[in-house]
Amino acid sequence: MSVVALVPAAGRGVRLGAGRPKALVPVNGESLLLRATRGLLSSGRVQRVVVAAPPDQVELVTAELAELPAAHVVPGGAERTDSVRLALDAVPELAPDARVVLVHDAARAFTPASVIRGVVEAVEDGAPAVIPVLPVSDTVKEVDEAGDVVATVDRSRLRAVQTPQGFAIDVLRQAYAEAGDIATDDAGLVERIGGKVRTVEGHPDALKITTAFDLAVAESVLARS
Ligand SMILES: Nc1ccn([C@@H]2O[C@H](COP(=O)(O)OP(=O)(O)OP(=O)(O)O)[C@@H](O)[C@H]2O)c(=O)n1
Ligand SMILES: C[C@](O)(CO)[C@H](O)COP(=O)(O)O
Repeated sequence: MSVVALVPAAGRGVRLGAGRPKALVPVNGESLLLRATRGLLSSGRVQRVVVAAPPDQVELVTAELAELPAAHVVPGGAERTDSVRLALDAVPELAPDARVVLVHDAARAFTPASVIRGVVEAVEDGAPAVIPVLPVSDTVKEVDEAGDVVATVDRSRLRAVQTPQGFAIDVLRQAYAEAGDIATDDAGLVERIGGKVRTVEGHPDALKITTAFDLAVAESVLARS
């Protein structure tokens, strides 16, 4: 089955505060976006990548990915879901034979190939939507507006969610058409239309680089490999 990956990379990286879009921040001389895109293609399971770039930096992002001819760049939007929607809209033209679609944060640049393959295989196995997850290791509390604890949540059934998230392409299209922009991840939109979402094992290296601390962790991931 032909697989296309959408890479939302149009965020500003405010929490990282690097003075440029987070996707273009280098780790050991290579940007998060180049690493994330190359990782998808070198998994051997992804044939095309559609990257959503900050609308005013499409040329710069295109140049950044020049070594990867299977990657195409489109302007992203104001929110992550807008960027994913714009990339998904470009699929009929850029990857017309795609039957499986992955959505993968540029910010999760060190995701192992095993996670990417596991997600694709689960979709090929018939799951309409697939997410990589990790168990939650902290105790989790629910609090009220004042910050006082309301309850201790049973963490044995909680999972932290990563990307890439994988979908039968018609399912993601239907979710984006019907669910509105009310979820913080793409599988959340599938849940909103009553779709089933399967989990597969994630990996600590697939962390989302959000803050300067995360960037330091990513550098140590790279030093280890
Ligand atoms: N309008 C947006 C916002 C986010 N993203 C992308 O969605 C992924 C996850 O978003 P996040 O980590 O929150 O990135 P930023 O929005 O850049 O971070 P911040 O909120 O700190 O500005 C990133 O690859 C980011 O580039 C996007 O494509 N379009
Ligand atoms: C999609 C995601 O990476 C799954 O954990 C996450 O929800 C993105 O969240 P953000 O608010 O864009 O940082």
